[in-house]
Amino acid sequence: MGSVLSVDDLVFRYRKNGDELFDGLSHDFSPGRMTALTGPSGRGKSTLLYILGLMLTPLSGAVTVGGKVVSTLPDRRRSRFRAEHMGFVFQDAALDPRRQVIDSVIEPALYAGWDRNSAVLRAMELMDMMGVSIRADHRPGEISGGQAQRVAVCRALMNNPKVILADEPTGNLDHENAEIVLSALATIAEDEERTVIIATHDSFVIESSHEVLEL
Ligand SMILES: Nc1ncnc2c1ncn2[C@@H]1O[C@H](COP(=O)(O)OP(=O)(O)OP(=O)(O)O)[C@@H](O)[C@H]1O
Repeated sequence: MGSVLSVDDLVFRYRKNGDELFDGLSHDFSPGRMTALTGPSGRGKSTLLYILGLMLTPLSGAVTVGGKVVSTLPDRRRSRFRAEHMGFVFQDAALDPRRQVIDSVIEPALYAGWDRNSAVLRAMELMDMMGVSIRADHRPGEISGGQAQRVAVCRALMNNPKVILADEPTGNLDHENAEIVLSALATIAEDEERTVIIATHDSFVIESSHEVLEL
């Protein structure tokens, strides 16, 4: 991958006779840029993230990568594509409460076949960058919400995804933690040519992004 992620003439609805969303939206999301998805509640910001993340299939139109349609790939290939190329951050860090946070961070790499030592090295590098490495052996109940969200970002970045999709990642964060999370995402977009897409109502995210798509 390494190419532009696009939606082309997109229409979606959750159920037959339900309201249609997006009205034929077309948009290109380029590597190297962080894009804020904004707009009134219910317009479909989260839904668009799930469509881009190949977890929901458009009613019509397509998701393409480098001009190739990926939204109609068979289930298994879609799942593999997602695991190899995409990272997700949600509003709630949703870390496993029973395990040390480092174990949650390395999990996606272990699934992808890394050995544990390489995965731990990579995880510690990311956790250093996010200022949470000294919390690596704590459990989620022993760290703050802001630290948990920073850990969740590390987990999303573990497999070097080309595309990072974040749903209100700063929704539960104070300004200081929001700044840490956003500046890490913006730096990854710029320095590593990743595509970062954030669904948000937060004006700070909107100001920090390279581009804003209003739904
Ligand atoms: N699983 C679902 N089944 C049916 N309808 C849904 C489902 N999820 C969302 N919707 C509806 O689809 C529309 C878009 O929802 P979505 O959550 O994508 O909007 P949003 O712009 O992210 O909203 P918010 O800013 O409130 O998070 C809304 O009308 C919502 O009620």
